[in-house]
Amino acid sequence: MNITMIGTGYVGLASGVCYSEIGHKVICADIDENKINQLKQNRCPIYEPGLEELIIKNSLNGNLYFTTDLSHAINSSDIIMIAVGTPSLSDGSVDMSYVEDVARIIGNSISSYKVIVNKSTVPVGSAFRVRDIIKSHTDTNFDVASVPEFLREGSAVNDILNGERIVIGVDSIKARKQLLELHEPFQIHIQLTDIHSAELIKYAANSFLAMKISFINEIANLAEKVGADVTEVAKGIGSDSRIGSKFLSAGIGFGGACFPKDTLGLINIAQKVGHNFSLMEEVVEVNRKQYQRVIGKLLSVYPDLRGRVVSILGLTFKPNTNDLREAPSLKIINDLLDLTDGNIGIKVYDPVGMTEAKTILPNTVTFCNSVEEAIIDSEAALLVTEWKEIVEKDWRKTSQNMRSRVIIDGRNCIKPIQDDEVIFMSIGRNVSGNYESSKQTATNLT
Ligand SMILES: NC(=O)c1ccc[n+]([C@@H]2O[C@H](COP(=O)([O-])OP(=O)(O)OC[C@H]3O[C@@H](n4cnc5c(N)ncnc54)[C@H](O)[C@@H]3O)[C@@H](O)[C@H]2O)c1
Ligand SMILES: O=c1ccn([C@@H]2O[C@H](COP(=O)(O)OP(=O)(O)O[C@H]3O[C@H](CO)[C@@H](O)[C@H](O)[C@H]3O)[C@@H](O)[C@H]2O)c(=O)[nH]1
Repeated sequence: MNITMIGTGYVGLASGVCYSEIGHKVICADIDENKINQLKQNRCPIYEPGLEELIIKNSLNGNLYFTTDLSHAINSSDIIMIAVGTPSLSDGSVDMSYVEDVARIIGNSISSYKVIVNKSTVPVGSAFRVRDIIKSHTDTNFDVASVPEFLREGSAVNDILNGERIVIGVDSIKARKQLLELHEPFQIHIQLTDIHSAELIKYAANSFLAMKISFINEIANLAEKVGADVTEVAKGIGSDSRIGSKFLSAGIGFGGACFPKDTLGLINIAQKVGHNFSLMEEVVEVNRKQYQRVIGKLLSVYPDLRGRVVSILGLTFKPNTNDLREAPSLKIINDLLDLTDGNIGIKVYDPVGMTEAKTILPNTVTFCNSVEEAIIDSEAALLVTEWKEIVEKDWRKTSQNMRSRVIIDGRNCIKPIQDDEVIFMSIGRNVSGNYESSKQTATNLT
């Protein structure tokens, strides 16, 4: 079948490429010329394992094209997918302006029947909003549908090709037939549903996972006070299949392009219909504070951080991506600068996110080329993103090059170091040097 994907970001590109991989002819269209030019040269503009190989393969076999000519792209396919951004506005509501722009372009361009699919994460009712906009610009017949995307950054290709379900929200027989034919080659369970339910499934899925993370983070915070180990608790509850072991890693909270905005989005969707979703408000509030745990631990060692040198290891919101949207690292760095009026040395390193980080972080931060370069002369190392390269270091040995061997593991990603010469802290693990007991050790260093 022929598909046009409008928006060639993390979702549009990965899903467009995967549709081509299962044999469809895909045109990926974007207004960003730079991105399209890179793609035309078979270069992947984002860091996403396995994606560039599939771009090369499917461009060469003629299944995948890239263009900035939206109108031509729209008229070349039977199915048009919208995969543009839907960021949060300052009140937590969803910025629908990019989706609405695309709907207007579609309305002004189509000259034959099309199925218009929202792949972007959009509030309930958005497919009908898109339908109304298109209708106001054309007499051509079309249908709208919702096929939300569940990929995770860093494992997008595998998530799409081997996903656990495909949700198709559709209300016309003609569109349903086409969308079933389109997705059948994936050989993944398809849930056919109505459009409103499909739209809500996406927010409910992300919000439920975010709720699991905030829950385990609160258990971690409690574990520190009662002397328990959150990783043991997570194991104990996670082996109950009704709870499940995934998304129970305590740490500094969730970031990224989705959970922060989609949890706010769900609260906003509820507010608009007069429903008070206080459970989700608490999930967001727990997450808002969670990154501050590492700063609290650092302050327990150095009550005055002015003049200190701290290294931040890992900047992206999770490993295996170059994405820094809503990354906890950025909040930690901002808070450290605020707390000290900028009078602190911050050395940063990330295996993949440095180029992006340089465009965001102030130039008073020292950008390093390796973990070793970042920690040399540091008085504390904060492990913020659990990149393999960071996790696999022998930290007892590596920390010997630090000025003071203070390691705060914000992701519980390394084995606790039990060594009199190292202050090691993590999140909710009952190891010597945790938040409470470190207060005693702290006096030796100040
Ligand atoms: N990033 C993820 O992991 C993920 C996963 C599932 C769902 N989603 C949802 O998918 C949507 C897209 O997210 P993303 O992370 O891919 O965003 P993104 O910012 O990476 O990409 C959006 C792309 O749309 C393009 N664009 C904007 N206006 C356009 C227009 N008028 N015409 C053509 N292209 C236009 C931009 O240039 C950009 O390349 C969002 O609703 C998001 O919530 C994201
Ligand atoms: O046990 C866990 C699991 C995750 N995280 C954090 O949660 C955030 C999100 O992680 P993850 O879900 O792996 O990444 P995303 O790429 O943001 O994917 C989520 O958001 C996408 C966009 O909507 C959805 O498509 C995916 O299904 C959903 O998992 C990251 O900051 C992680 O560090 C934790 O703190 N603890």
